[in-house]
Order: sequence, then C-alpha cells, then structure tokens
Amino acid sequence: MIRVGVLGALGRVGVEVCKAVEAATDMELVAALDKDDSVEGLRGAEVVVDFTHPDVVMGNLEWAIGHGIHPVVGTTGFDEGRLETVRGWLAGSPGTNCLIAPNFGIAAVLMMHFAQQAARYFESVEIVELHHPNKADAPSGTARRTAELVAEARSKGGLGQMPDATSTALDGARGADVGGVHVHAVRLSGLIAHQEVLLGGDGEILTIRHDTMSRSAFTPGVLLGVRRVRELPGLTLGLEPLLDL
Ligand SMILES: NC(=O)c1ccc[n+]([C@@H]2O[C@H](COP(=O)([O-])OP(=O)(O)OC[C@H]3O[C@@H](n4cnc5c(N)ncnc54)[C@H](O)[C@@H]3O)[C@@H](O)[C@H]2O)c1
Ligand SMILES: O=C(O)C1=N[C@H](C(=O)O)CCC1
Repeated sequence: MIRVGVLGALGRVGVEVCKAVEAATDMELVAALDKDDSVEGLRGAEVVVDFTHPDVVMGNLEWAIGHGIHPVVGTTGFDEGRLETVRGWLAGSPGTNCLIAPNFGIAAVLMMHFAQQAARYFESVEIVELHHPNKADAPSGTARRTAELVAEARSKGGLGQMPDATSTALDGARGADVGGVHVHAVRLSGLIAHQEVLLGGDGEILTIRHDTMSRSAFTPGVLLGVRRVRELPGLTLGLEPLLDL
C-alpha cells in the first residue's frame, strides 16, 4: 500500500483526489489536509499530492522534500526560477523525487503533445486558454507549458518570428508572450478548463481543442503519478514520460 497525503484536500481538485486515493486498492489516504492544518500531519506519508495555491506550494514542497516525502504536484505557477529551487531541495535530499505536471488530464497531455508535433508545419501559432474565474494564475500552467513546447519545436524546425504587423495595440490586446508564442487568457463563469491551439498556414488552419468537463478527469493521471514517482529520479516535469510520449 502506498501511503498518500493530500494538501488542498478541501479544494475543487483535492476533493476528487481524496476520493480517488480512497478508492484505489493499492493506496491508503493517511492525511487529507487543508489550509488550517499543520503540514506536520503529513508525517508517515510516502507520497504527497499538492493541489493548493501558487503562493503556498513552495513552502509545502520544501517541507515534504526535506522530510523524504515524494511530491506529486498539480498546483501551477511554476517558472524556471521555482523549478531550479526545487532541484536544489531534491539535491539536498537524495532518494526523494518530485513530479510536477501542469495538467494531469490524459487528453490535455495529448493536446499539448499534438500541438508540439504540429508546430513546425505552421508559420503562425497562438494559444487561447479559457478557465473558471476563481483561477489565481494567468496564463494557465497548461498554456504556458504548451507555448514552451511549441516554441521549442519551432526553433528546432528552423522557424523564425511569426508574421504580425501589429504596430499599435492596447496593453494586453495581443496576450502574453511566452517564448514568442502569444497566449490569451479568458476567465468566465461556467467554464472549468479549456484550451485551443490555433495553427495557421497558407490557406488553412488547424485547431487543437481540449475541454475539461469534470475535475475527475485529473485523477487517473494523479494516481499514475503517485504510483510512479518513487521510481522517477529527481524532478520530472509533465506526465508525458509516464505515458511513453
Ligand atoms: N495540474 C493539474 O492537472 C491541475 C488541474 C486543476 C487545477 N490545478 C491547479 O491546482 C491548484 C488548485 O486548484 P483548485 O481549483 O483545486 O483550487 P481550490 O482553491 O479549489 O483548492 C485549493 C485548496 O488548497 C487549500 N490550501 C491553501 N493553502 C493551503 C496550505 N498551505 N495547505 C493546505 N491546503 C491549502 C485551500 O484552502 C483550498 O481548499 C491551482 O494552482 C490550479 O491551477 C492543476
Ligand atoms: O482550474 C485550474 O486552475 C486548472 N489549472 C491547471 C492549469 O493552470 O493549467 C490545469 C487546468 C485546470
């Protein structure tokens, strides 16, 4: 049995994760903690799942890694500086691993993968992500990661700057620039999590769209991460290697 702790257990995703861990025959939910609980309650867990908030996740990770507990992290808001800090903590706690994935939905991971594959065939790519209005970070972790993957594929494919004649614009009108890829963030009641990758070429457009219809969509990927994190050395980014992508 894998002893699992959950941070953010009362949150929108945390509730689903706790249900899934409790239903898994190879896991035991040993701690279900939220913001008013001490992180000390994680003692005894082998793996901790974190779906909290970008403002608190780093403190959680420092404590867990320092105590030899392998984190599986869904919380977003990671940039290269934060990832470097996590790598430093892992280096100081040999044998402890960490998986950080901006999206645990299998279809979302495939959407990112397909966008990366398609990127080198199109001169233009833009990303539109659409989320519920309670979301703290913009653009979403998924959109940020997709843009990075697309930018890397474009660079490997020898593609230069995208055509864009904009010479005057209101602040924000062209979205955020992530590695040269424009990312537009919509926040709208009624939405959960959605993304479109628009790829434009000569006379045709490819749209790759992903829709999250329920937060239970994240749990198979989280359980996969919990099962595998102990054997993945150091820091693993994204679910892709666990899906052989
Ligand atoms: N990677 C993915 O697949 C994925 C999917 C959905 C959401 N997310 C991300 O997960 C995070 C949480 O999303 P959500 O919609 O569940 O948010 P939410 O606000 O519904 O839940 C977060 C929970 O964390 C709790 N919390 C805050 N500080 C805490 C602390 N120090 N210790 C323990 N619990 C604490 C809050 O009280 C809340 O219950 C966000 O960063 C979101 O972007 C990632
Ligand atoms: O609801 C959220 O918040 C989500 N966050 C992740 C992101 O930022 O990409 C994944 C999708 C849902």
